[in-house]
Amino acid sequence: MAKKVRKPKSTPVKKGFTLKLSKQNKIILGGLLMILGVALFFSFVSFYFTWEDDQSVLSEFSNRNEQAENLLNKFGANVGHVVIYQGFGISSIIFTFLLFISGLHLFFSITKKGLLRRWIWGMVFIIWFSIALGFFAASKPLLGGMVGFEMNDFLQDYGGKVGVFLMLLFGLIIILVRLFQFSPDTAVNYINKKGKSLASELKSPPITKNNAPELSTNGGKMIAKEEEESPIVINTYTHKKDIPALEKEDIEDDFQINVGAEEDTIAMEVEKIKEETEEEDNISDKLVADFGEFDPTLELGNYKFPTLDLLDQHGAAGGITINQEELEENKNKIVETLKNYKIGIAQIKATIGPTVTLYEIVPDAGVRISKIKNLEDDIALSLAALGIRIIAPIPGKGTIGIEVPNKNATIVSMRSVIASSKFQKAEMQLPIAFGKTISNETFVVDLAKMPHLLMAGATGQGKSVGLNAVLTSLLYKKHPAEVKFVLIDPKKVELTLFNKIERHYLAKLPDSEDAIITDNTKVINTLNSLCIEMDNRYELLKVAMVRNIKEYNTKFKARKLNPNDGHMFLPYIVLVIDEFADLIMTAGKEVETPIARLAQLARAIGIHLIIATQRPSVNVITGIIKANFPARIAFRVTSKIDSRTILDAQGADQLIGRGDMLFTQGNDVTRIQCAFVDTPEIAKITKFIGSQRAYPDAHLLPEYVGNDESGTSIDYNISDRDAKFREAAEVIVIAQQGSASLIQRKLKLGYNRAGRIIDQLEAAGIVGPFEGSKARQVLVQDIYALDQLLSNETP
Ligand SMILES: Nc1ncnc2c1ncn2[C@@H]1O[C@H](COP(=O)(O)OP(=O)(O)OP(=O)(O)O)[C@@H](O)[C@H]1O
Repeated sequence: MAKKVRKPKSTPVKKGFTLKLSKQNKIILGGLLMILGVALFFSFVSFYFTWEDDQSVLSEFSNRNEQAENLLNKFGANVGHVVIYQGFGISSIIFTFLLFISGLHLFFSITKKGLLRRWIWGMVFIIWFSIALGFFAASKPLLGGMVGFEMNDFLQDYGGKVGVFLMLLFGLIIILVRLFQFSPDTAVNYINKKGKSLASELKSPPITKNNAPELSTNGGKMIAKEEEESPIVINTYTHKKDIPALEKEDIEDDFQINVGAEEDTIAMEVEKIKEETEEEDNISDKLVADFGEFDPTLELGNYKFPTLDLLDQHGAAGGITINQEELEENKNKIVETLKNYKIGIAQIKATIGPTVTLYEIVPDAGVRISKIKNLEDDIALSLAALGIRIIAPIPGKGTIGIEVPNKNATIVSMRSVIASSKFQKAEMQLPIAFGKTISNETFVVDLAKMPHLLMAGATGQGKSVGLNAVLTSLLYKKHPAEVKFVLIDPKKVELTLFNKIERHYLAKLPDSEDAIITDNTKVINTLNSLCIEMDNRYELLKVAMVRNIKEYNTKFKARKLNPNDGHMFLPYIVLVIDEFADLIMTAGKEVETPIARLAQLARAIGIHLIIATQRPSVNVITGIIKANFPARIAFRVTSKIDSRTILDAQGADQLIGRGDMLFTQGNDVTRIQCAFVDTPEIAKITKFIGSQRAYPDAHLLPEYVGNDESGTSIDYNISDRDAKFREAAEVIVIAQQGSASLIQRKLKLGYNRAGRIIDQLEAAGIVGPFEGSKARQVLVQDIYALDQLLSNETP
C-alpha cells in the first residue's frame, strides 16, 4: 500500500497529476491518504507494544484463525514488521505524518506548494534518525530498524565508529542549517529568549531538553531517550513555543500551514469565476449553435445589391488614350523649360493617368531641389498649360514630379471602379471607391477609418458627383441593415433621387415626412438628434464593455448581448451635408456645435460625417471643424488661399476641374480623378433598390426637442403618457439621475421608448432639460414629492 501511495507523492512532476484529478477525486484520494496515515500511525505505535507477541503471526497472514495483537491486527503487524523492523525503525512514524499531510492537501485542495519539500526533508529525517538510532542504540534494533543497523554496519566497516559519528554530526548540521535556518546568531538569540522566558514561565522538563541539540552529544543521547516515548511530539512542542522563526519548517507545523494555506482557497475562487465566464460564453455559443450567428440582413433577406449594368461605361471602355506624340511633346517642353533655368535632367519617366500624366524627373547631380521648388511658378508658366502641378520632391522618392494634363482626358466611370477587384475585394467597414490615381489604380479608402471627410471645391468642379460616387460605393457594398444615410441638402435638388431608397437606407427624425433634409431648422434638430444617438450608442458600448461599433456588432452577432437589455445591431450612420457654407451662414453656432461634437466623438460609434462646401473660407471651415476632419478632398478652387484652407497646402488651384481632385488624409496629397456617375445612373440604382421589399419606415433617429420648445412647455398630454411612465419616474427619482439609458436598463425598454419617456418626464417637470452628454437634472427630491406632484396634475 505504502508503495502505491509513494509513487504519486514522490514524483515532483505534480502538474500533470493535479490537472488530471477532478475535485471529487481529490477529496476521495485525500481522505484515503489521511486515513491511511492515521491507520499506519496506530499500527506503528501499537507495533512497539505487540511485536513480540505478533512474531508468530507474521508468516500466517492468510490463516484466518490466527489473530494478531496489533491494533490493526495482521495488517498492522505485517506493515509494522516491514516498515519498522525491516525498514527504518521508529522514525518510520514520520512517514505516517507525511501521508496525513499529503491527504490534507488533496482533501482541502490546498496548493501543493512545499509538499515536495516536506517529503524530501521527511525522508532525510527518517534516514538520518534511522542511522543515528542504529548508531546510538545498536542494542535495540527496533529503534533504528534494519536499515539503520545495516547502514551503520556498512559505514563502520569503512569509517569506523568515529567516522560514522562525525558523519551523523555533519548530517545534523545540514538539517539544522538548511531546514531550521540555524546559525550561531539564532542560537544566541534563542538562548537569551529562553533565559527570559524561564524567568517568567514555569519550567517544564521537555523545555529544558530543548537546548540539547546544540549542547553536546550527550544531549543527543538524551533526545534519543526521550524519543523512545514520543519523539515527534516533543520536537513539535519545542519549536512551536520557543523558536517561532523555525516553525514553518517543522513537520508537525504542516497543520499550522494549513491555516495559511486556506488563503490559497481564494485563488481557487478565482478559478471558479473563470468557469462562470466560460459558462456565459457557452450560453452564447449554444445560442449561436442553435440559431446561428445573428444576421442583421435577415429582415431583408432577399435584398439584391444593385447590378453593375446599372452603371454606364462613359465611353472609356478602351482605357486611357494618349498618343506618343503628345508624350514626346510634353517631355521636350519640360526639358527645354528646365534648361532655361539651368537645370539639367538626368532621367525622366512618364506615368500616364486618366486626366494627367506625371513626368518624374531626376535632376542632374548637384541641382538643389529647393531651386526647382522656388521656380515652381515659372516652370508652370513656361509650360503654359492649365492644371500643371509641380511636386518637388515627390514624398519618399526624391524625384520631382510634374503633372501635365492630357489633351484628351479620360472619364473614369463609376462602373470601372466599382467593378475593380480592389473595390470588390475590399474588406473595409465602409469602402469608398473615389476614382483612379495618376497611375491608373483604383483608389479605395475606408470611410470608417477617415473617420470624417471634408470636400470642397468651386462650383461646377465635381463635388456633387463626388458625393454621389461616395454614396454609390456604399450602396454597392453595404446591405441596408448595415449602413444608414442622413442626407442634408440645402440646395434641395442634388440628393432628391435618394428619396426612393428612404425605407432601405435613409435615417430620419421620427416626426419628419421627408428623409432628405432641406430645411435649415430641421438640420439643427437632426444634428442634435444624432448627438443623442451618439450618446446612446456610447452608453450601449459601455454596457457591452467594448470600445467601438465593430467590436459591439461582432459581440451582438455572436449573441453575447441580450436584445432585452436594449442591445441591438448598430448600423453605421453616414451624415452627408451638401452646401455646408450655406448652413453655417444661416444657422452658425447652432450647427457648428453639434457638428464639432459629432466630429470629435462619433468615430468609435459608427457615425461618420461627409461635409461638402463651395466656399472653403475660414469662417465656414473653422479651426474646430478642420481639426476633426483629417481626411479632405479638394476639387478645383479659385485661389491658393482656398487651397490652403482645405488642404493646408497649395495645389487645388492648379487642378483642371471636372472631377480632378486632391485627397489627403493628413500626410501626403494624392491626385485622383474622381469617378463619374451621372444622374440617370443614380436614378437607375435608386429605382432598383427602391423597388425591392423595404423596412416599414426609414431608420428612426432619437427624438430631439429644440431648446425653444424645451422645459415643461413640451406639450405632452397626460393621457398620451407611456404605460411605464410612473415606473420610470420612480426609477429616475430613486436614482436621482435623469438618463434615458437608466430607464432603458431598469425597465428593459428600447432606446426610442426610453427617450420618449424621458421627454414626458421633462414635460411633467420631473427631470430638467437635455444637457448634452450629461444626465438630466432630477427636479423631484423623493418618491413622496413625486406622488404629490403626480396626484396634483390635472388631466
Ligand atoms: N468625375 C468627373 N468626371 C467627369 N466629369 C465630371 C466629373 N465630375 C464632374 N464632372 C462634370 O462637371 C459637372 C459639374 O459637376 P458637379 O455638379 O458635381 O459640380 P459641383 O461642384 O457639385 O457644382 P455645384 O457646387 O454648383 O453643385 C458635371 O455635370 C460633369 O459634367
